[in-house]
Amino acid sequence: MSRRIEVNGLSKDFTLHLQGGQQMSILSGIDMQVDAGECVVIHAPSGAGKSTLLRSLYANYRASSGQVNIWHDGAWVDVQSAPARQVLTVRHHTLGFVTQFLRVIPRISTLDLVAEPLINRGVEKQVAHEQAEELLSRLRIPKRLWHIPPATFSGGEQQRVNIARTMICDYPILLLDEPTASLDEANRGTVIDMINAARERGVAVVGIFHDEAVRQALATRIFSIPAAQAVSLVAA
Ligand SMILES: Nc1ncnc2c1ncn2[C@@H]1O[C@H](COP(=O)(O)OP(=O)(O)OP(=O)(O)O)[C@@H](O)[C@H]1O
Repeated sequence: MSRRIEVNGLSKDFTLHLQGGQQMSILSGIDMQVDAGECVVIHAPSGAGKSTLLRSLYANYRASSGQVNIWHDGAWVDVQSAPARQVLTVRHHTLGFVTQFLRVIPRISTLDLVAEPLINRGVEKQVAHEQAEELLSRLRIPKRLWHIPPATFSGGEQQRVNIARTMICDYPILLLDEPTASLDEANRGTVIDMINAARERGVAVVGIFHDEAVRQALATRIFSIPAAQAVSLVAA
């Protein structure tokens, strides 16, 4: 199998500025490898650092030490030390990230928002819109909502728009932070099918899923944040 993610010795401390600069150690010395066609589920108690780890894979968080190597365009890129421009290129082509919350852009319709990542890749507007419509239908977003911005949508509707916006690009790596948290059973089933289909095509998936049934349906492997990682305060 081809390796897609290689994490070496990743540590993350947060500085608590309101506590006199005290340091809180969340992750320490994490090693993790993910291959194409795997769905690795990060599983640990609440507050143990699951989202912190996922955000570090996307370089949203700057690690205190360690590497996050992403297989991008035929070579390894350590997104923790790469220049910001290169990180953006890696995200644009290689890393899809679904968070629980949609970043709404004022006045942009749902259809345009979902089609946008494809259009940015040079796909013709009409083709991108057709694919966006297909995904929105599959995710049961009613047609009457397609031409208005999703700012006023329900939590579950926004979450599905967010999923469509990521799934429209065939990213080789998907990072998923609770993508099914606000969904009803039918939509949860659709999203599970989409993620499994992506994995079977060879996408490397890393996700956080609190729901045991969702974990069972998706995980090819569980990654536990080691017990020794229990959150600890370190002297400033
Ligand atoms: N930007 C930040 N600044 C300071 N502390 C942070 C920051 N982000 C996360 N933390 C702290 O790091 C710890 C781990 O948070 P994280 O969100 O990664 O946990 P989690 O395992 O995903 O939790 P949950 O399952 O409840 O979502 C928490 O104690 C949190 O308060």
